[in-house]
Amino acid sequence: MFWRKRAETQRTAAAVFDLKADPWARLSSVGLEIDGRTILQDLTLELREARIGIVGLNGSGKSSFIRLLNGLRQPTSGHLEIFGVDAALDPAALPRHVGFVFQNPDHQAIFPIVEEDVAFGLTQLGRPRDEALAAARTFLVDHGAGHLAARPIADLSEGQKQLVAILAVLIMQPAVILLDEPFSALDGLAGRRLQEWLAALPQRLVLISHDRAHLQGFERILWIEDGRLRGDGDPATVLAAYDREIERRATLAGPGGWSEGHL
Ligand SMILES: Nc1ncnc2c1ncn2[C@@H]1O[C@H](COP(=O)(O)OP(=O)(O)OP(=O)(O)O)[C@@H](O)[C@H]1O
Repeated sequence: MFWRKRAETQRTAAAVFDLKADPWARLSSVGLEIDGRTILQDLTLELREARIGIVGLNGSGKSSFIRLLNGLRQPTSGHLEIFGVDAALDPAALPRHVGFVFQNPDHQAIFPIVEEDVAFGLTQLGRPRDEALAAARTFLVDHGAGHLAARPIADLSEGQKQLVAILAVLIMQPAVILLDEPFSALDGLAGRRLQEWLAALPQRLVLISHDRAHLQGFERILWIEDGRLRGDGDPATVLAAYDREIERRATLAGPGGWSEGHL
C-alpha cells in the first residue's frame, strides 16, 4: 500500500537522519486548533540545538507545542517536518525517535509494575516480552534503580515515579527527549540530581520549566505567549524580556488579581 510504503520510508529516513548536519524539526506556519479554539498559531522555526528550554505563562501553549513534536497532536495548519519527513505521514512512528516525558508520571505509566512499564517501550519496538523484561531489569540496575524494578509504580514516591518515567523513555534510545516540567513534583535535592543526570545525557533535550535554575547551560530559549512564539534566542536575552513581561502584567493585575487572558 502506498501509505505504508511512505511510512516505511519515513522510518528509514529518521533512522539515517544526520542530527549534526540538519535541524531535527522544521515548522512552517504551524497552527493548532482544538474544538475550534486556536491553541497555537503561526509557528515558524527550526530546532537543532542540544538543549532548548521553553518558558511561558500557564496556558500559553507550551505542552501543546511539544506534543506536536512527537505526534501526540497533529498541526491543523502549516507544515511540520521531523527528521526530514512530514510528521503527518506516520505520527505513531515518531515516539521511537522523539521521546516524551509527561508532566505527571501517572499519565505516562501503562503497566502497574516498574520493570513491566520500562519494558513496554522495547516491546513496542518489536522485542519479545521476556527479552524486553530482562533488558528492562538490566537497564534499571545500570541506572541505579534496580531496587525499584519489582515495585508497583503506584507505591513509589513522586521522585521515584519521575525517574521511572524518564527511564521508560530513555530505554528506547530516542534521539530527542521532550520533558514537560519534570521537576514540578521533586524536592530540591531530587531536582538537583535529576538536573545533573539530564545534563549528562547525550540526547537532544527540549525542556519546559518555570524554574530557570533548571535551564542553566541551555543554548536556546523559546518563549511562548498566547500560542505564538514571542521570544526565541539566547537565554539571557529571552529570559530578561520574559521577566519584564511578567513584571508588567503583575503590575497591571494588581495585588491578588489575575490579568486578562491568563488562566
Ligand atoms: N485537550 C484539550 N482540549 C481543549 N483545550 C485544550 C486541550 N489541551 C490544551 N488545551 C488548551 O490549550 C491552551 C494551552 O494549553 P497548554 O497545556 O498547551 O499550556 P501550557 O503553556 O503548557 O500550560 P501550563 O504551564 O499551565 O502547563 C490552554 O488554554 C488549554 O486549556
